[in-house]
Amino acid sequence: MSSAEIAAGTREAFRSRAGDERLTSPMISDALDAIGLRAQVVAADLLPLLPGTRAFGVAATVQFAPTCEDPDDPYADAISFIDSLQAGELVVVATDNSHRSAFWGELFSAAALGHGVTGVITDGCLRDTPKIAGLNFPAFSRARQPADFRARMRVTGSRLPVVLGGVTIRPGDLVLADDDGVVVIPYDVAHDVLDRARARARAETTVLAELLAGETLRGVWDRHGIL
Ligand SMILES: O=C([O-])CC(=O)C(=O)O
Ligand SMILES: [Mg+2]
Repeated sequence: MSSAEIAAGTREAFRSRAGDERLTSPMISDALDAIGLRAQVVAADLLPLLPGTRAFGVAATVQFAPTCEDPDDPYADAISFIDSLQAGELVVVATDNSHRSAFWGELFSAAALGHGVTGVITDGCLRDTPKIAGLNFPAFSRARQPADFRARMRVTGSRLPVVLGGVTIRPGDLVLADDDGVVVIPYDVAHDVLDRARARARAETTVLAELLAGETLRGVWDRHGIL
């Protein structure tokens, strides 16, 4: 299957699973652990622009690398990538932890919002951050800085596997980012992981109520096996 077909498949699965707002990155991480995928949490310290931000979508990946060239149409590759974005996708900007420039700002966010994109994560820098926050566009990054990427960094590939914080993210994988961090669900286990995480969310509601009612952790753990 091509990456475009995979991405289309997971976009469809994601749409039919609207209402997953209860799911958090810890629940997804636990569900991945349960099937032996114990290294799906992005190690880079990506923080949301606004605390409480949550983004969940199908990975649309783009890779940047350093350059000194300044072509006539310096934003061509970034523009075609952003114009290709579809509803339900979440942009993954991989930069190899570069601070050389920003890679995403207010206008890219506006274009992404116009396409129904659910957010952006990057191991690099954002700029225009108060304006991105003003648009309520979910954005997670390692850092911020004002310099534009023209003649500093260039797109070297899009909709290809990238590595972010030690995790390989393939087009079509699901990504959930929240205040605790970013977790990546490989597309071929997405149904199973979401089902497990949902079951976990339901069980956690019960466990929480029992603890608040004064039950012991030991009793609750022995009964539900959840912490
Ligand atoms: O050129 C950039 O780095 C992106 C930018 O400012 C924007 O999206 O508004
Ligand atoms: Mg800008």
